[in-house]
Amino acid sequence: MKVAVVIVAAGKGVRAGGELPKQYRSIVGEPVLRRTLRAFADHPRITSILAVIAEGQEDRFADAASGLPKIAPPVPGGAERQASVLRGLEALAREEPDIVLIHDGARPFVSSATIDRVIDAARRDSGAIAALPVSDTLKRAGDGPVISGTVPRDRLWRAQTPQGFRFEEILDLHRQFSEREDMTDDASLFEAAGRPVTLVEDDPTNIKITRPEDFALAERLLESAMETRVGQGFDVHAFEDGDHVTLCGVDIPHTQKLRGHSDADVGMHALTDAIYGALAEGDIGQHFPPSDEQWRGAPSEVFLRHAAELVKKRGGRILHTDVTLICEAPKVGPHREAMRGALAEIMGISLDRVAVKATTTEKLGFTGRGEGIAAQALVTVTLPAS
Ligand SMILES: Nc1ccn([C@@H]2O[C@H](COP(=O)(O)OP(=O)(O)OP(=O)(O)O)[C@@H](O)[C@H]2O)c(=O)n1
Ligand SMILES: C[C@](O)(CO)[C@H](O)COP(=O)(O)O
Repeated sequence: MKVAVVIVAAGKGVRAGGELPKQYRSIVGEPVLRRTLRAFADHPRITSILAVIAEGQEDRFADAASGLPKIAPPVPGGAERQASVLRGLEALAREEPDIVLIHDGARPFVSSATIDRVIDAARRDSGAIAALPVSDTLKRAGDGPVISGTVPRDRLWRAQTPQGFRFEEILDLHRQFSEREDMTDDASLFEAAGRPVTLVEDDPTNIKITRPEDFALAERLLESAMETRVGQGFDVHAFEDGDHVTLCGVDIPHTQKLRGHSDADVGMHALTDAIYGALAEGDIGQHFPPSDEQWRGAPSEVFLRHAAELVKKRGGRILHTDVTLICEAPKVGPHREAMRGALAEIMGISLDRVAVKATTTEKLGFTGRGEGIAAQALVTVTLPAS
């Protein structure tokens, strides 16, 4: 069975304010729209995802969708949500999906369970929407903010998305009602045609980012669903004849160099291992075996970038890193800021989250005798709680 998704993301986000349309603004380091797309990209029953976006937002969309599977090239939206949905459905027509889910790009917290329930009900009943029973007492206002009456809440539900339908039926109705453009959701078209639509109970966290304060609420929701992990790494490289060492991405003239299969950047290796450790994803030797000739002389930023990318792919974020270089020479102090800058750039985090320190071992042990350099690193990472 083919289950396609139309993600409508062509709105201006006027009520949310801000310089960027709300779907491209970040919540805890990641654009709203990327979170929405990933919820469907990760779902095993979804076969394809088509986004409807505003003209001129192609680059922002490409960033938001980068690396995610099943995503088709986006199509341009219309003036109202309804028009955007129609354009998305028309673009899917050649694919002939059995079921289509229509979802707001501005609802990044849709759960896998809600997606499943809407698919099941749409297959069975031909139209189904995620919704929440109203639990507050409802008041109708008069001309000003004064109550003119109480609306019985019995049998009232708040419509959310995804809304799922047999594809041919909803496409046909959107074509029929394309002149109206006054329908704020897709179930309204089924209702106007006298067709039943099943209400599927949703999760209250499936909020639509609509007003400025919704960003703070979204951050709180997300943070409560994250866990913090600490990783640690340690590495040593011996000196051999040479004229410079590479430490935390910075070349430093020296009377010797560090021996290694790659560029032997001992600080970056410790940091990379700390990240793999926080993810429980093995170690640097497992991802980049020293027996593999392609890594001979490789710049270690390749390894660090890979580890940082893994954090991103798991929906996480590097909160802070702390590297300690242990050597008698060269002096690290004059290069500390350059090292911090290089590490921050590679990991895609801000400078104030990156520490580089140095110490000697008071001429004791192998580092004290100047036989090599050791490094240790700590990292804290937040990840979606497992
Ligand atoms: N012409 C439009 C209008 C809205 N949407 C999308 O429909 C969803 C729900 O709409 P809403 O929350 O009202 O978003 P905006 O129209 O962007 O918000 P506003 O009304 O505050 O401008 C959003 O994901 C929005 O991007 C769309 O694709 N095309
Ligand atoms: C479709 C919808 O999300 C259902 O709640 C909503 O109606 C769309 O947003 P809008 O603010 O009504 O455009």
